[in-house]
Amino acid sequence: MAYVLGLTGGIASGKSTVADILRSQGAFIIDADQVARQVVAPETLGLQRVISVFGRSYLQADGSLDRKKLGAYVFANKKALEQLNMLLQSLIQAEILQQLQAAQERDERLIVLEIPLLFEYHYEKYCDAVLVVNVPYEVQCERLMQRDDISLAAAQNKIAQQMSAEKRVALADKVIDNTSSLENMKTQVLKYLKNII
Ligand SMILES: CC(C)(COP(=O)(O)OP(=O)(O)OC[C@H]1O[C@@H](n2cnc3c(N)ncnc32)[C@H](O)[C@@H]1O)[C@@H](O)C(=O)NCCC(=O)NCCS
Ligand SMILES: Nc1ncnc2c1ncn2[C@@H]1O[C@H](COP(=O)(O)OP(=O)(O)OP(=O)(O)O)[C@@H](O)[C@H]1O
Repeated sequence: MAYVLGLTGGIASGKSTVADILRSQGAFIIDADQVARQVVAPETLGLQRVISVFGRSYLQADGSLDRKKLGAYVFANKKALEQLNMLLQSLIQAEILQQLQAAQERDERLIVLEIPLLFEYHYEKYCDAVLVVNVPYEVQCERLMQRDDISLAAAQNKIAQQMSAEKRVALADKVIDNTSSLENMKTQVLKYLKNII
């Protein structure tokens, strides 16, 4: 039977980087950010829903969603983000659960659910354990500003839209501290993996 490992953490904490390590060890990754893109691809119900609420100005010339523009709006506007969540979370969840079932039927040994909002939407109930990637607030701001080329204020806004790190860490089965080098983080991940499979 597959082991289902939840993987979460604040924005730019290093979830995808940890997922890459797990993938290199044979894990099958279900990536919620990727699913969130899939459900608003051109000609989907998700895109129709988003445009009917937020308007056609969030479409690019080729008919795809202008994610940068929508992100700038919703991450600075709590009500709008809640509205977007209401439109998309059920579609995202249905696709994640379908991918999970398919992976279980394929008899994957280790399935990773990489989900930023894992605890907010209670995906822990599908997991045997949940790994939380954590970094101090200053490091998180710094990495987010660098990766997305955004201002400190924009980075702080995005972080403020998510569950606090303290709360997330309290809910974790295991915390990976990603403050220092990638090498150090990898050592923690591999050690943990040895214990679970
Ligand atoms: C607002 C959108 C269009 C911005 O797109 P963009 O390509 O710039 O960012 P991307 O999707 O890659 O997300 C980057 C990170 O932002 C954070 N984030 C994304 N959505 C949310 C959200 N609803 N609440 C809190 N944080 C979020 C996550 O840490 C995520 O890893 C997009 O994030 C979106 O559609 N979000 C709603 C869907 C969702 O909840 N996605 C998260 C997967 S559960
Ligand atoms: N130990 C580390 N040292 C330095 N940089 C790191 C380290 N781990 C990750 N990074 C960098 O930090 C940034 C954020 O990492 P990553 O994209 O994996 O985070 P994430 O949690 O998946 O983000 P998101 O929530 O937006 O999906 C990336 O630019 C990544 O290369």
